[in-house]
Amino acid sequence: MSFLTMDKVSHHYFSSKGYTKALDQVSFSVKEGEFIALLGPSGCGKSTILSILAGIIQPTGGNVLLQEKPISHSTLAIGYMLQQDYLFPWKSIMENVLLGPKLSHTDTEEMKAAALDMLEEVGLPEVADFYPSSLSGGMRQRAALVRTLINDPKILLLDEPFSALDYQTKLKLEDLVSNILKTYRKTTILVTHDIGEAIAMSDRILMMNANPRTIAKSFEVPVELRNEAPFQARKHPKYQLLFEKIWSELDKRENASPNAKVVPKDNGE
Ligand SMILES: Nc1ncnc2c1ncn2[C@@H]1O[C@H](COP(=O)(O)OP(=O)(O)OP(=O)(O)O)[C@@H](O)[C@H]1O
Repeated sequence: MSFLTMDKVSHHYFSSKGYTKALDQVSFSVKEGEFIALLGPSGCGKSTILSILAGIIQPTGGNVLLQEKPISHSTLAIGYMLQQDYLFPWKSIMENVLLGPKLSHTDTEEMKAAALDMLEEVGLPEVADFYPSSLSGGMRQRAALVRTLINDPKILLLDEPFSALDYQTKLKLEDLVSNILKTYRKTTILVTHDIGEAIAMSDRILMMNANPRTIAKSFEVPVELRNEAPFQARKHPKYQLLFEKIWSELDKRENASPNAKVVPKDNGE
């Protein structure tokens, strides 16, 4: 059974000048525990999909279903990680991590012990009392991951979470995050511009079109790659084959995708 479904989801952004068609009848399903990567030309609507799944914006058309029922953001825990870590600079790492539990009045001693364990798991055993400014970018992003996972989200949304990091840190974090997500079996949707990252981390890749702004193709990642950690997967011959296939599809779309236009109010559409 499908866990999460987008069924003909469309979205228009409205402004005083008119509207922008950001998504056009996007449909796809995700299985529980599956890791999906969303690739596509700039401006094709990837982040809009995550904002809809996170409940930040309501789609102007179509439905989002969780286990075949309309999704309820008031009862569903969704984790959202972005390029920036958004740690509060005036709070210690532990206070940042325990923010969610504090808001839900579950910041117990057990929760604190679980947070310490998780910090250790991501290689940050001694930073609980540090402030974010004393941590490197990669360490901060690992702390942000713990802050997200401590709330036990049913769905994890990752919007280019490694793109601001240097290449070596990014590769190390891909391995770490992939390992942790396999342990916790989180249903995950990753938005990325990095084809290699998409192949090395996910089970399936959805490629979007910019015109119309919808899902154009789906690529299964071979099981041999999925069984490896991302760094090792990148060395597999099947990685290169899939990379080239996706590259040529993406290249066609990049070349054929003008930016979304604002449709003036009196257009009559
Ligand atoms: N708040 C907004 N108001 C008006 N238009 C918007 C808004 N947010 C996004 N758009 C437009 O909607 C379209 C889809 O944007 P979105 O950010 O979802 O694309 P994306 O694929 O994530 O882009 P990128 O890869 O460059 O991050 C774009 O044309 C963008 O300009």
